[in-house]
Amino acid sequence: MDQEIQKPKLVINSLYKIFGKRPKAALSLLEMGRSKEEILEKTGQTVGLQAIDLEILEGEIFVIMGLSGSGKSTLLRCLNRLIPPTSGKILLDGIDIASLDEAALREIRRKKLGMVFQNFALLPHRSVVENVAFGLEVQEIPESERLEKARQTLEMVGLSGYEESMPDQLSGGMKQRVGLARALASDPDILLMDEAFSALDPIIRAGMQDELLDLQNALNKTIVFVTHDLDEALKLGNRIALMKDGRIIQVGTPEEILTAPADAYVAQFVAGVDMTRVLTAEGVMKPPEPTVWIESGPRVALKLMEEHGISSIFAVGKGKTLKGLIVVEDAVKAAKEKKSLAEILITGTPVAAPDTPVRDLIGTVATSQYPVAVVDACNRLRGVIIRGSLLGALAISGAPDEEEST
Ligand SMILES: Nc1ncnc2c1ncn2[C@@H]1O[C@H](COP(=O)(O)OP(=O)(O)OP(=O)(O)O)[C@@H](O)[C@H]1O
Repeated sequence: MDQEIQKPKLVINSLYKIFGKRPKAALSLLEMGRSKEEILEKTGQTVGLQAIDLEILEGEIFVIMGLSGSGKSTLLRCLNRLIPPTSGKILLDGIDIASLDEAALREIRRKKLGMVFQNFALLPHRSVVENVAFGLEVQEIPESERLEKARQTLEMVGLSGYEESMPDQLSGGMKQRVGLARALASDPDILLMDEAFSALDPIIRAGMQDELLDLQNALNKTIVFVTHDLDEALKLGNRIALMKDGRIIQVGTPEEILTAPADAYVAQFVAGVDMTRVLTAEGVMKPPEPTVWIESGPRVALKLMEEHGISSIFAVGKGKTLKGLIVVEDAVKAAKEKKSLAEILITGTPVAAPDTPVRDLIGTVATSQYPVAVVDACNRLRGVIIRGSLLGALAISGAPDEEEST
């Protein structure tokens, strides 16, 4: 993800959900440090969520992941109060959803929140376009306007031409596109997606994931996506929260979760992931130090290389823009022959964007005699990848500590 500063869209403070009629009894046992199982046994109450503190940022895809029963759906459904929390705050743009009256809640649900369900939840006796327009109908938007909006949204999800079809004439993937279109039709700020692709065949599912990423590039919504599937979480999430027993064990980018698991549970959860698919150039690069200013002389370059024990150095211009590479032999010659750095600059050495997956870099790094420069869209040098650091990063992330994993 780009390093731009994003503001929180949803802030969750100290959120608890106890299922059952005696939540207080359960809460006080929780405070005493009792486990979910003990509390169920003693009080008959089920701990759905405990002590959830989270910030979900504007424009991110935030994935909630965990095994069955870990509390993912409960957390998601608390966000639009399909499940009323027992205590705590859920601030959407500063407004506490947990304490809204019914009318205000309805208003926020209509305008700011869209939800996509695993089982599609389409109205069987309405056509595709009517299903998509349904949310707008509830908002009392005139018929012609809502049908027009529904058609546009259907086009966005690739379903033009199916407006008049009935849900049972569609495949699973198409049904879920309708579900997505219905959620998007009212242009909500936040999309809540509960195992939205889990009922689909693997190939259709992968296609829907790609489309969601494309749509997100265009729409820039805040998306909260629940899944029990690690691959899906790693593919979709800008950040991921891993849940267990109603708690959040770790929140981080896919790379953070993979390379710095918070505990043995997370390490075990992510063991076996193909790191080259998930790690990016940015995650394995070294800081671009030292570099040499393009207008300085070969002796400066030589001194820097000697001090750092390196045999080549990137030359940069204003704003750290990449100019090219200087190698030690050329610099030695240039110093003797009084040549400038510009005259011995090697250009066209391999470069990579920060978000390039490591999988796409391994070949280049293995075969190039030069380091790979990681540059941003403005050609600024952000980092350097050499064979050793790449292999090192893969080795570390692939093999969590003995102690941690026991
Ligand atoms: N309506 C309910 N009444 C009682 N307990 C519930 C209720 N809904 C959920 N729970 C319990 O709360 C805990 C969290 O459930 P939740 O459905 O949020 O988990 P999940 O991670 O979404 O699992 P799954 O992937 O199986 O849906 C579980 O122990 C579950 O049994």
